[in-house]
Amino acid sequence: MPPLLQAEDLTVHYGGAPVVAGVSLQVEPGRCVALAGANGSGKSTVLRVLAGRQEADTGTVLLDGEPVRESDPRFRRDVAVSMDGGECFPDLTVAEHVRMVAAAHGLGRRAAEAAADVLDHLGLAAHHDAFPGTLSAGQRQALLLSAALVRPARLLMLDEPEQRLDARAKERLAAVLDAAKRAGTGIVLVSHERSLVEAVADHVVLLASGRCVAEGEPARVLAEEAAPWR
Ligand SMILES: Nc1ncnc2c1ncn2[C@@H]1O[C@H](COP(=O)(O)OP(=O)(O)OP(=O)(O)O)[C@@H](O)[C@H]1O
Repeated sequence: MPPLLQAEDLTVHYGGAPVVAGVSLQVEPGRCVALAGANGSGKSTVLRVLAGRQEADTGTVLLDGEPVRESDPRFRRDVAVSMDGGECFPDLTVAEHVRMVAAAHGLGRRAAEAAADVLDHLGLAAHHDAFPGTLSAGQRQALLLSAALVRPARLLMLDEPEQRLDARAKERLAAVLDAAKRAGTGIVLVSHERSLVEAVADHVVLLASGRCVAEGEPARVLAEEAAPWR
């Protein structure tokens, strides 16, 4: 069986020196791979390539052994992505927005319950009927995450999901991601939050200037010189 996600030897240039150079990783069901590294080390670029949103100059990305295309219905069914720039419908309530995403991904009659569940888990229990324009930045981030997490997915790709979340919301997020893993979902996590990486990641890929400088078990890799939290 091929891995759920396999990326080999990814390289990306924006003109001059590569911003991603020779990065490889693989994700198995129920496992979380975290991409760590300082600002500008290439984490988001790798994630965009993995998500099919950006072409690499060299290298391959395979989902179940087949090339990834974001427009491919199989990719949209199996992969939930949360990156910067997510939008909410301004005239739908928080619950309506998440319910609609759940329904669009085939949850049918279970959409309302699933939406309520994920919103409660991410700390939005008191905001089901609010409109996105009235939410704080952290609550809005929790809403965007809820929309990514409500739908069934075999693979989650999350770029700094902890952004703007307070300490309790970060703990709730770690619990939700842990539950997703236990249900068999693979996760690629880009994060600047050491506690989140330690709580959820099984394997860390540490980038510096676009290159993998260390990888493996989180405690060991996070002690490396290039680790942002060292
Ligand atoms: N569209 C672009 N055009 C030119 N250079 C870019 C572009 N996008 C990213 N870069 C450069 O690529 C490098 C890697 O950026 P990337 O956003 O992948 O880093 P990152 O590790 O996710 O950083 P951060 O932790 O700050 O989010 C940076 O030097 C950045 O300036």
